[in-house]
Amino acid sequence: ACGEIFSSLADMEGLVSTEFELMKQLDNYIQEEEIRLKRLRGYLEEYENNHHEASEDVSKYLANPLNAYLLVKRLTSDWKKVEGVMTQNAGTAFMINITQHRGVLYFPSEEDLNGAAVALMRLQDTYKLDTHALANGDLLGKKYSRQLTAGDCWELGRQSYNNGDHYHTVLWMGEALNKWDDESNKTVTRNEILEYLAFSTFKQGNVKEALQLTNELLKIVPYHQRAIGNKKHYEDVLRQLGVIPEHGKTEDSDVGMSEPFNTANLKLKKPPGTFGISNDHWDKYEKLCRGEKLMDPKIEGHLRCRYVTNNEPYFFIQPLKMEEAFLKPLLVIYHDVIFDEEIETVKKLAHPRFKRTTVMNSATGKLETAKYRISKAAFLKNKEHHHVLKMSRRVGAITGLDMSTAEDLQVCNYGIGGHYEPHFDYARKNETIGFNKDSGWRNRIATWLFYMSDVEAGGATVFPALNVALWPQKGSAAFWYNLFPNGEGNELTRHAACPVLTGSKWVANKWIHEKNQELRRPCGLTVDAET
Ligand SMILES: O=C(O)CCC(=O)C(=O)O
Ligand SMILES: [Fe+2]
Repeated sequence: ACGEIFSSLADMEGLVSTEFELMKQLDNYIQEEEIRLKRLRGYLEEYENNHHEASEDVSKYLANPLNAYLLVKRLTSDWKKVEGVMTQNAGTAFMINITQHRGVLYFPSEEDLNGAAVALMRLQDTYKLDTHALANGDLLGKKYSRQLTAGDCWELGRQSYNNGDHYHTVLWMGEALNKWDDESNKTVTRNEILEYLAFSTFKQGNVKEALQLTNELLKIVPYHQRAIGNKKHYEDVLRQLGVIPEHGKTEDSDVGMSEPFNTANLKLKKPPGTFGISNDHWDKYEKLCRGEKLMDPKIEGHLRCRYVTNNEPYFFIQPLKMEEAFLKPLLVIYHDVIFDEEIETVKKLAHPRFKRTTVMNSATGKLETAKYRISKAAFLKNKEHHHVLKMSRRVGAITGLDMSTAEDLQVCNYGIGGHYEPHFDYARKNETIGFNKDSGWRNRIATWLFYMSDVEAGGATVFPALNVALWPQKGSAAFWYNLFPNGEGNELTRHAACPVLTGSKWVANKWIHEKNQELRRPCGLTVDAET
């Protein structure tokens, strides 16, 4: 599966409707409240008039029995009416309205918020986006969005903190702190920022700076119990490290920050990539995602583009445009092999079927929960639409492989930050589930991957062991063999979908199995046939 279903661009569009509905309800509520307040103001004015008259000459006023009566009335039954209007809680009614909409509208959960924050951190790491630039809406030199406020940065820091990610907590709380000074409309307090920042700075191994930040915090909240405790602890650590003397304090201990907080002055450790992948592999994965060229020019020099027909009459009229991306294992791109109309149909068919689920991570063989992957998948059978059937037949015609053991078309949509970590498409030796083992189809011999959208930035398919990055182009498709001709899995085919930085990415997979291919793995394509 191309990732788990967490939330996606399509869901995000639903959120815009949700926001519109909330705005409408809030507007109605404000209007109603304005009417209510106007009524209250009317009462007040009446009270003022009467009171004015009474206070001019109290005894003269009360000498009139009508006045005496009216005063009592104003403070009893009249006031009751006022109280009634004052405590009339129109808000409750609107909250009920909104609650009723919850069944119909998509409301993101706390977990969604966390997922969105994690996706942003992932983009930051993969594409080496500078925190300050990102907070100013600058994505790789292009100005994309509005700026983040100190409160926004604080929230990102808080999400990171809750995930135990002190690295990103420091980056985002640091940004929050620097933004805070210049903001007139503050939505977070300085001490709230300092509290997280100090602790995570300590957790990242910067004890002295953590102490300075804690001292800053204690300047604002002198009796902050946790800060007092932390300060003691940081001083103990610094004494053990010999930074401050054994007994007593140095001027260091009570000093706050001497200059604006700058994360560049700290030593920070980025959290490791993912399990099962060496640091070197992860590093290459990220480099390829960023578009760095890693391929040896000698290998690249052997790659060709050509027109192919596969001896299929269909392609005599319009030969296929094939581009080699790697030779051993064979990895090719075909251009213009899916038409816009087909793409629209497939997207439409897939749309209502996207749902949240768990899938197996083929790199680990484990079932994973839907957390942290902003992508979604749906399966389409050949018989569902003539376009789906035609696409499958076309893959058969182009690859020369038997499509009766090909899986249903898997359609994937990646939203911002959507990705698929490095994995193999074939079942590895100890894997027992997920590959139609019982059907006798055996392993996934080859992968066909239709690209159904361009991606504005990010979203490449990368093969770290081959130094190859494929950039999605609407209408093209990638094809590769996962297995050696003897059926053994080729580890060099490990690949990943890089996070989408801007835009949205649509792909559709066709996985082809070993069964029935015995005489078919076509010679024209098996550069490694002799191996
Ligand atoms: O979306 C991509 O670029 C790759 C998808 C993939 O590897 C998969 O679905 O197995
Ligand atoms: Fe894959």
